[in-house]
Amino acid sequence: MLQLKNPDLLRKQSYINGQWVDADSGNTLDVTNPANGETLATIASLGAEETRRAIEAANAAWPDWRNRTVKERARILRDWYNLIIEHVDDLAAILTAEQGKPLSEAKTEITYGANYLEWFAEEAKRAYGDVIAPPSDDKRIVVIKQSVGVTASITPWNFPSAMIARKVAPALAAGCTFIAKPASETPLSALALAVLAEQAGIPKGVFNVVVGKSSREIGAEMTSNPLVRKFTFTGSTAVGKKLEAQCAKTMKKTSMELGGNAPFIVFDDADIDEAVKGAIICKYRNAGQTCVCANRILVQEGVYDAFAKKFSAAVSQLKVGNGTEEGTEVGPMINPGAVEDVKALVEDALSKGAKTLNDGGPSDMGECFYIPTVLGDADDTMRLFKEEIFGPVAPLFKFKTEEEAIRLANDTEFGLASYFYSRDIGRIWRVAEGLEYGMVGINEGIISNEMAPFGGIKESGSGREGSKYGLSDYLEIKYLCMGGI
Ligand SMILES: NC(=O)C1=CN([C@@H]2O[C@H](COP(=O)(O)OP(=O)(O)OC[C@H]3O[C@@H](n4cnc5c(N)ncnc54)[C@H](OP(=O)(O)O)[C@@H]3O)[C@@H](O)[C@H]2O)C=CC1
Ligand SMILES: O=C(O)[C@H](O)CS(=O)(=O)O
Repeated sequence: MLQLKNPDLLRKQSYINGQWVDADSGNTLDVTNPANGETLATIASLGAEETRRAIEAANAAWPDWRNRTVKERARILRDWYNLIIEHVDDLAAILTAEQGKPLSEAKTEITYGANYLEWFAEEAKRAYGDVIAPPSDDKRIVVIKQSVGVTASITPWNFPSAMIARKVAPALAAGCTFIAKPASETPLSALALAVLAEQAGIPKGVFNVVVGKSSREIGAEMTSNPLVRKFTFTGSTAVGKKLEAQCAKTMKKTSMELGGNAPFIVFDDADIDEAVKGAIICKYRNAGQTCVCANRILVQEGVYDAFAKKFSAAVSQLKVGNGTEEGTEVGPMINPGAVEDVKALVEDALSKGAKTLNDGGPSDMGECFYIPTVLGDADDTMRLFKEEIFGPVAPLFKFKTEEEAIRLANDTEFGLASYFYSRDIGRIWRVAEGLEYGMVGINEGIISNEMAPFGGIKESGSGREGSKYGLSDYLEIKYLCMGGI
């Protein structure tokens, strides 16, 4: 069982209007540890009716929250940030238990998410308006910014804490109120955030967490209720499209952080050792279960053999195990189905001519474990060229020219993250400008931070999270025209 310094962080009820509540129906769901199948907790599983009440509570809390000074909202967000940092060990233990990632990665995620609270507590003070030169001398034109309003959010299991923090931070900073629906496989981290939100003094109704296995039912209420002015989603493109369409009926403001198919390009002028290090962390972080993981590793033919040899050797050194064990670098995948999906992608690639370059594959450590795998001789006829692997498998593709690398990289409906290694300044500018992606890592495999605009183009979604751009998703622009001057 989970050993916490502060057991109060482990909650089995949802949090609505400042109250910890069970499901009206009495329904529950089990939260299991992917490393060993152990049931961590049996918690309340809510539905549409409770979601409607959470939305109404958020709407009732909105006038007071939006009318607080931005300094007061910033202070409360800063207090929440401080409490999260103070409890990072317990929050990481909960996260690793329910999601599987190594404790070191869980601590990084908790801090990464909290950093958005710190960032937007400050950014909100810079939500500047405008005074515009009037078209005639009897008029004065002013632009002000105001909070969008009640915001509903649905987030995935792979970053069960940071994906909520990355959304609630700008929302509350801007004066919006918020309802979070975490993935039903990893709800405990969200509930722990609510415990600390309460302690930080976030008023009742401003931040709500609704947990339920009937995500379709909860999502239907969130996307159809006219009191919800903004809907923000992180998850698969397939689900994002459905939710976007559902939001259209009431013209909600939306932001969508969806799937990816990241190219990781190694040119012949790259520092190969640096490229190997970058590819390892970019591919195998969170056992490859991130939307910005390297999905296709494209290597120029002149350095292909050298890179393949060094990369495969490094992958074979990765320590796989329970995320709580010291030194574990790759934990279990989220569930047995995810392992089956990865196995199918590998089998398809092997059937079309790919070769395994190390002794990766399914593991006898448990039904959610998959040993990090490198596939050589991959090509664009294979499913994993077009599909998001979302697991610890790295296919290597060989290319000849810079133009071919850019063409292959852009041959996808996704456009979230991309990466390349080169030390030629002309090539760096040409390739960075030629890649059709929202984000480009250059000689770098980890690019996510609160100061940068995280987001994609094409079918990877819309909107940006973090940076100075992230606040605008939660603000409305209002134009005031004064006549008779
Ligand atoms: N762009 C980004 O920043 C990120 C993108 N992703 C993408 O998400 C995928 C993996 O995450 P995964 O959780 O499997 O993604 P899903 O899209 O399946 O689920 C994401 C969230 O949506 C909920 N959900 C699923 N179906 C519906 C529905 N019909 N109506 C309302 N809510 C629904 C899930 O709830 P429940 O699980 O309880 O059913 C979960 O909370 C990958 O494609 C990955 O690329 C993931 C993280 C970040
Ligand atoms: O959910 C994800 O994949 C995250 O967005 C990846 S990151 O922000 O932690 O890089």
